[in-house]
Amino acid sequence: MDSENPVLNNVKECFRQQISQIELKDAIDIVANQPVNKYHYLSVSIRIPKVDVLAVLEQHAPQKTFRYYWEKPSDEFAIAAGGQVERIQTTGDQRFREASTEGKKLLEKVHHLTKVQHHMASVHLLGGFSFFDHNIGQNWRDYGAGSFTLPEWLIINNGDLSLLTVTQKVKSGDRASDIYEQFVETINQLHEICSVEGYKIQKRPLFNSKVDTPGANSPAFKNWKESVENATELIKNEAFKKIVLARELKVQLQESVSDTHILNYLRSQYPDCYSFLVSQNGKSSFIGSTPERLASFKERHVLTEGLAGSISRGKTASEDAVLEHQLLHSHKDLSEHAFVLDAIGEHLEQYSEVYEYPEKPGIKKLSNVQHLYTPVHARIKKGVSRTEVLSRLHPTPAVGGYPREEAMPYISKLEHFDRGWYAAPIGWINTSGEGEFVVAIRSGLIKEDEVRFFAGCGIVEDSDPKKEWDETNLKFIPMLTALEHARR
Ligand SMILES: C=C(O[C@@H]1C=C(C(=O)O)C=C[C@H]1O)C(=O)O
Repeated sequence: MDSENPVLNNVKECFRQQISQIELKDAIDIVANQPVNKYHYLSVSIRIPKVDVLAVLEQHAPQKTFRYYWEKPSDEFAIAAGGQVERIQTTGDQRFREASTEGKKLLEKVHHLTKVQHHMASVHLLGGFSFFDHNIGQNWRDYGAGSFTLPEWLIINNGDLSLLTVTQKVKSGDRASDIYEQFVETINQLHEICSVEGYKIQKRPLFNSKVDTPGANSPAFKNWKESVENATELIKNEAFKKIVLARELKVQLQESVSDTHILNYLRSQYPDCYSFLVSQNGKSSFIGSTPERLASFKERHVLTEGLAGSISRGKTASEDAVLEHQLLHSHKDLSEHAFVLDAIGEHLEQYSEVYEYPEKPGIKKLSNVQHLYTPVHARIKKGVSRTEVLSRLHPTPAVGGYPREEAMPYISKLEHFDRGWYAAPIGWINTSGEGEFVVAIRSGLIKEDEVRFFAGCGIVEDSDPKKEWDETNLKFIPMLTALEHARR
């Protein structure tokens, strides 16, 4: 059998065909007999038959461990992963740099074995950062301020290709036969959760569950109005030019809800968005479906974007076109958007050999809302790391403020909740020099029978508290509808 073009029947066979017992044992020997500080982990990538990674994650039994999901249906790209082999955690104002250093050190200790010649057949670290440099609030304690996990297993769908990577820790002195058996056991478990014939179908709870967004007579609106008025006052007094203020909407449930059920709805309704899940240890899951890319990396090419300025979608084609026209000519929205592009330029251009973006913003349409949108392409200079780019870009004034240093301290003063990982960079990097990070908006934190959703909007000098309130309510809709759908 040609191992580069195997017949893909099932995971067990794929493993047998692509990695021989001798090769695996040799690789184990290499890792187990390395001097201290050399390899500590053995990772194997194989091609497998096409699977739905969200279904695999749903079938993944040990829920009390790391779980990760990432999918952008319009790109035909998806990742699911589970189990924790190793985790890097950083905090403080050097957290990006430390994550980079620690991440590199960790990846250098992985010995990778594969016959698949594809850039995604590589070792991946999955995780992200919190919005602020420190993240110690009770709800977000498990997430930390910077956290990247080397998972036990990871499945990637890239177009028609499905790849499985399994990684294991190897200590010097470990017996090759024991390590080998562990690999076989993991492959057997993955074989089970990738075999549709044996799938257990968990019903969605029957529950009348409509949750309305709070109206303008709620106590929450009073607080919001005060915060927005304080912010516009500060802007008039030239403390800063723009600030993004957000709200938390807490929903108490009568029963627990499945994160994968919510995500199944989100990915089908928002195929141009990135649907994601990060669960550090099964106690809670951070999920969402975000339209906003912070940065995607391919060698030295970086794609980022300005996404700020919002209006609702029309119910008819004509109404939609009129709203689009209004947004494209709204002085307030264009200025909110310009702050984002200015800031991206200030932080990225000096590190780039090529830096380009269209002169005027276009429109990104989602099913409930449309935004001003400008894609930015840069080729970064040699030696500038991916995490350095992220640390410069985050937070853009689409979720932070402008100028950043002036506006940032006011966010926690004016908001009434803990942002945690909301509006923060989450994503993945791999050993092929690729990676992608999104801004974790249109998101929520699920904890047993309690859900917190987050939504924010840019405040400039002439912002009206009621209009901004309505805009945040509009941004809650995707998550609220998905929750409703998951419990019907
Ligand atoms: C902050 C959010 O969205 C951001 C703010 C926008 C705006 O103010 O117009 C638009 C898109 C996002 O960059 C959110 O959805 O929570």
